[in-house]
Amino acid sequence: MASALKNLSTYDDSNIPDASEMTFAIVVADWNRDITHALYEGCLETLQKHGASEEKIHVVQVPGTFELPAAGRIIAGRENPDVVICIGCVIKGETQHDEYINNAVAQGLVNLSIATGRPFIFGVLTPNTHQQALDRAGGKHGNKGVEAAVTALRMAELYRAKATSKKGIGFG
Ligand SMILES: Nc1c(NC[C@H](O)[C@H](O)[C@H](O)CO)[nH]c(=O)[nH]c1=O
Ligand SMILES: CC(=O)[C@@H](O)COP(=O)(O)O
Repeated sequence: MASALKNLSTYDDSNIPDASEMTFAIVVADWNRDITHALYEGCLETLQKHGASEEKIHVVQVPGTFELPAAGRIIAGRENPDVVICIGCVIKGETQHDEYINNAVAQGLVNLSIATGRPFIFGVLTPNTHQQALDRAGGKHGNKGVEAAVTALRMAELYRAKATSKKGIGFG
């Protein structure tokens, strides 16, 4: 559903778990810093709203969105978080460079999630224009960083349950 039809910041908080025991890693791209910083703020505020403690949120910055998967893998090995949130914004230019970045990062994060069993969250905007990015970084369509945090909270709960349950999550 397009962001224009479903605000990125609205969610049913009745099924959001308590985050007080969870550990998070957040990787933030420097490119389009005005956008990625707004996404990061929305993400951080949402995690803390649901109980996440500051000392259990590990944050690193990388040059661009293309670096998110590699940095996510590094910080996952270093801090052993329950979930890794990757934040970036790739604005379309004159060439197809944005498509190569976006496709590589999306596939890279999926591959990491499946290969490691640890959730890597795709908190990346892929707009055609800067205005579309602003609209999704706290503007009229909400904040993608809030959506990424809500996704992270629910996936961290699943990850922690898998880590503690004897039978796994039921998919073998
Ligand atoms: N044009 C954007 C980039 N480009 C840089 C790449 O992400 C990468 O850092 C470079 O290719 C070196 O590996 N990055 C963004 O995050 N957003 C853009 O709009
Ligand atoms: C998505 C990008 O890397 C962007 O800066 C590339 O712009 P262009 O396609 O005009 O070279």
